[in-house]
Amino acid sequence: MRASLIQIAVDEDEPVDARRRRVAALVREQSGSDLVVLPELWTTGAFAFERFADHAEPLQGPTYEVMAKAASEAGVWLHAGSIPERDGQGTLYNTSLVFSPDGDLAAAYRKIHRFGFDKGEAVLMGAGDTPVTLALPDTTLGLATCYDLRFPELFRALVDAGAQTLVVPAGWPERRRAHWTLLARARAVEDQAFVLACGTAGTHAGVPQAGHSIVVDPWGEVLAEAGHDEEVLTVDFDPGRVATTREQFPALKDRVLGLDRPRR
Ligand SMILES: NC(=O)CCC(=O)C(=O)O
Repeated sequence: MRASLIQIAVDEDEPVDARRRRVAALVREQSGSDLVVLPELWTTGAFAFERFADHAEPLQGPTYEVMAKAASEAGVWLHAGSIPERDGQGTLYNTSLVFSPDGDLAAAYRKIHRFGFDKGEAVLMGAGDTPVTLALPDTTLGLATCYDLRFPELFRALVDAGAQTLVVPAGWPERRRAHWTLLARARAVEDQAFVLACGTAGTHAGVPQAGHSIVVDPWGEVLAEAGHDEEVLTVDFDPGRVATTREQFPALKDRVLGLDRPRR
């Protein structure tokens, strides 16, 4: 299976429509890949909080339209990263969209863990409440977004729902790049799954982005890692390695469930 992670440079100088067109062209260039992955909130920037409301869109808004077309033109499964979604009640969500090679919406995931503590995304956006998996022909995706990477219980829920390839679009800052790499590898090792984590490049809202999109195998080995700038990171991997790793080192079978609940 071939995956291409497009580590988009996000900065405020580029108009959102121009970036959509530019990213659609990059997606079309990946037509030999099975799966293409984009980062979190690449239309606005994950830290450009003041832009969320202005650029929020309905689920089937301009980004949806452009990305659905790009997926079908490229003939790829497209994880189009996330958009600032505005629902019918006016609530904003950080929502990831996945399109099939026919350009149909195959899955949508509203980010469960919002970043910012008492400001930013955490106060401007609503929280999702549903882990989402998606069966592709060769693997089952588990969806998570950026800050979610810090919450292993979400990933265990995804594994329990059948996830074998964990896809994490992000807008992760350079200042915490060491956490990004460490957590991506930790989630791969503990869940014995592939991790495809796609970040942004550039600087937006004064926050330099880490880049360093990364693909990790179920043994925790880094298969590919991007640099700091915009780039396309392409990797070939064998999804069957999830099953063999889980058979040969069956640590997931030793889980003791219910430890998060008080015991009498
Ligand atoms: N957009 C985000 O979720 C940022 C997360 C982050 O900076 C961190 O977890 O550190």
